[in-house]
Amino acid sequence: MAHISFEESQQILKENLPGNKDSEKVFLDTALNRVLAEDIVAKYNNPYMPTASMDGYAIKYEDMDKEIKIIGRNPAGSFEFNKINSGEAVKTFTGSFMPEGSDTLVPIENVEVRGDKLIVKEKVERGYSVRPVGEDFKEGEVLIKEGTLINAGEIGVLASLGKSCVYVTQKPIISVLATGEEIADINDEVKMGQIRSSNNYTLTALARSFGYDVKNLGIAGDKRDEIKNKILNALNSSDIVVTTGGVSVGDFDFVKEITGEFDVLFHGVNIKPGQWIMVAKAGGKYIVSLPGFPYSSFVTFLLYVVPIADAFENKQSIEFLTATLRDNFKKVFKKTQFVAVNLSFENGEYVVDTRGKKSGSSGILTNLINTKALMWLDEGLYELKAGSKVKIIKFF
Ligand SMILES: Nc1nc2c(c(=O)[nH]1)N[C@H]1C(S)=C(S)[C@@H](COP(=O)(O)OP(=O)(O)OC[C@H]3O[C@@H](n4cnc5c(N)ncnc54)[C@H](O)[C@@H]3O)O[C@H]1N2
Ligand code: MOO
Repeated sequence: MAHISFEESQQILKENLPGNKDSEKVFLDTALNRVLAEDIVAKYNNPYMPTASMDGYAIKYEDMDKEIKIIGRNPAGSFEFNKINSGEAVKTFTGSFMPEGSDTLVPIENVEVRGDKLIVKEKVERGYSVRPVGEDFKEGEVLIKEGTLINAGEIGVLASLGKSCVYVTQKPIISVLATGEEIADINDEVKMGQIRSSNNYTLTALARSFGYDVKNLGIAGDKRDEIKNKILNALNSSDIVVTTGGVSVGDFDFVKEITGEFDVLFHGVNIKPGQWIMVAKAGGKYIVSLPGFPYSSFVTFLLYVVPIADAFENKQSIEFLTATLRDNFKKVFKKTQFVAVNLSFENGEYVVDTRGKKSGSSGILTNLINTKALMWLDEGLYELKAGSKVKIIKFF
């Protein structure tokens, strides 16, 4: 099968993305970073009474020049003196309701008090320091729209509405299975010819960093039946099964055969790294088989797994931005290339460079240390001058 272009692969993926999963009700303290699955409508005005925003005296504006009698005080939370007549004032504190009949709050710094007499020394305008009814929100207002990612501000608004539970979109479950006879798991003995597995740990962590539920299924050797059983089992309990290794042209690359039994969207994309990426649909679920190289599997997870997971949950986990290149850069691969870069924010713009990054094969995992972005370079062989604008994918 000839390799398709990166743009073509993204178009096919876009046309085959899943719809949002159903909603579920969660406690507010677990709703952070979840996607709201309902409109949040204000059931009352906030504040629901005119409220003082400073400590002072609630009066009628017309009485400002007159001698005013202090009839009592309302500490925040009490509303004993809930009404004033002409010529009267109630000592009112920040957060206390304004007594009926009052319209202006004169701060304590502006007055002199002699016994129960109030003299305004420095006038204020009508309505001063009074928060009107509905200043924050009005009854019936849609405060947070369905589809909003819940952050700290949204949590606060939901709490102020007394919502201890909210409906959010269910998260997809991702399973990660590393394959390869040469791969030893973290606590296994590494025999001659073997290497320690990193992919299942890297990708599990990457999925978790986006808030996804993820299962690290460990390692399956290069045995056809073992790989197939593990993939089939994983499909029962997850929405996306991610495998690494076994998708190129080797004698033991069984993953591509097994994934190939499903509805393959594409196998092979003209990208570096990751040219052997394979994406298949299995009913409403997905199998994404990534190349085994650590750097390749990381990049292709970002490019092909994250969009599927995001579509299930109705969110966008990675940002596509523009940055300025710090140094000259020579592109030596013709394919669309994704390069691990150092990212900084300087003088109001993102700046990227590859200083300290190693060049070589897709097996260089250490280039991902301290890396928060990939530089995305379109197909072709060309040189970019320092100061050029480049596309980046920011994932942390
Ligand atoms: N004759 C050809 N050989 C290869 C081609 C090609 O076009 N013709 N393409 C190369 C490219 S590019 C890639 S990418 C790899 C992809 O191969 P596989 O997906 O089948 O991956 P493996 O061969 O299983 O592994 C590749 C490499 O990665 C290491 N690996 C695998 N799993 C892990 C893991 N869990 N943790 C750490 N490292 C892992 C593995 O030992 C290999 O060194 O094919 C090229 N070959
Ligand atoms: O296409 Mo492979 O992932 O570069 O090294």
